[in-house]
Amino acid sequence: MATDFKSIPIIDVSTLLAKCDDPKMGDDPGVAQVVRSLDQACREAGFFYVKGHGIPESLIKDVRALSHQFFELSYEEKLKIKMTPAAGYRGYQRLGENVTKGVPDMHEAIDCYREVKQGMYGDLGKPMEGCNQWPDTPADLKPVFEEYVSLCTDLSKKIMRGIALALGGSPYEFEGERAGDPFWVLRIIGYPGASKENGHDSKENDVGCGAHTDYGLLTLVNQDDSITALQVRNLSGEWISAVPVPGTFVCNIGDMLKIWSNGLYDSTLHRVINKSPVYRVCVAYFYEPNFDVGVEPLELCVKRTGGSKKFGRAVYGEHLVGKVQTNFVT
Ligand SMILES: N=C(N)NCCCC[C@H](N)C(=O)O
Ligand SMILES: O=C(O)CCC(=O)C(=O)O
Ligand SMILES: [Fe+2]
Repeated sequence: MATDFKSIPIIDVSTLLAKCDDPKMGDDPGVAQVVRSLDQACREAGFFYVKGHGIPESLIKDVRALSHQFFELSYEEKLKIKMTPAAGYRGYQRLGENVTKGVPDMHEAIDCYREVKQGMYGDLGKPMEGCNQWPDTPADLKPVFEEYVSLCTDLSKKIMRGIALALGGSPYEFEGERAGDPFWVLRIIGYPGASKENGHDSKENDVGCGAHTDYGLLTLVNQDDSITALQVRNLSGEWISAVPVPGTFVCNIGDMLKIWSNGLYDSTLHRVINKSPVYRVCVAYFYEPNFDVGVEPLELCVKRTGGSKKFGRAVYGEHLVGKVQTNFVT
């Protein structure tokens, strides 16, 4: 459960990453320290900044620069990769097309998902079947993003080893049938700046993305350095800003980890409001369980939380499809 946190902790994961291939990594004092920090952050806020992550700063910046270049194209050009249900919900969505709790979000985006081949997950996977729609311009967007996704997947797997230890399990709780073949989602998101008209901010109340939780295990947010827009809700309902910290990702917990941990860790509500006059981009990478896995509280977490299961079983793919099918205006 989230607490009344007032700030979001920064965790250096470099020691965890260095020892991650050693099955006895939990015995290393440096790793144990990272694991304690992860445990505290996941209990108190469900959000933390990750530093020492090993992904080159140049790539992180290129990814944002390419995103800006794409959103600067004409609407007509962007529509060439229009998101449709027939395309497996992959591609470009205009401002206001994504909806959160019935309210249109003031963002535009390209949504990408791990490839789902025909028949791969039977009827469950049908709505997500398809290949990603990458834009032709900028020409290097696709290869740069494919490299980025691959590094984010690797990093997330390693952070999840730390989180598995933090829950008191083996480092590999979230591998094998649970998340050994992880699904992933990538959202390239653009939030227009607030425009000033007649001396007041006409867009002041326009929400870039309404309050929501993320769906899977772990999210890695790569946000523009100069604009504070992401806000995280604490237990009393205050919105705490996730101020950009250069060289870090903002990392947060998704709904499936809430269930597996039996609520020891919660998927914290967050939203985005861009009050700055400057256009903001965010590249959000979502590390998710195996598409067809049934998720229910881990026995060890049930024991630690008084012996009863707080959540029923959810199939990750059903959870995702249910969201995707209601996320867009028609
Ligand atoms: N794949 C993830 N997590 N996407 C987060 C999008 C949140 C907004 C969406 N309209 C919603 O209401 O969920
Ligand atoms: O723009 C951001 O900083 C976060 C976006 C987000 O929460 C999401 O796409 O799930
Ligand atoms: Fe989110």
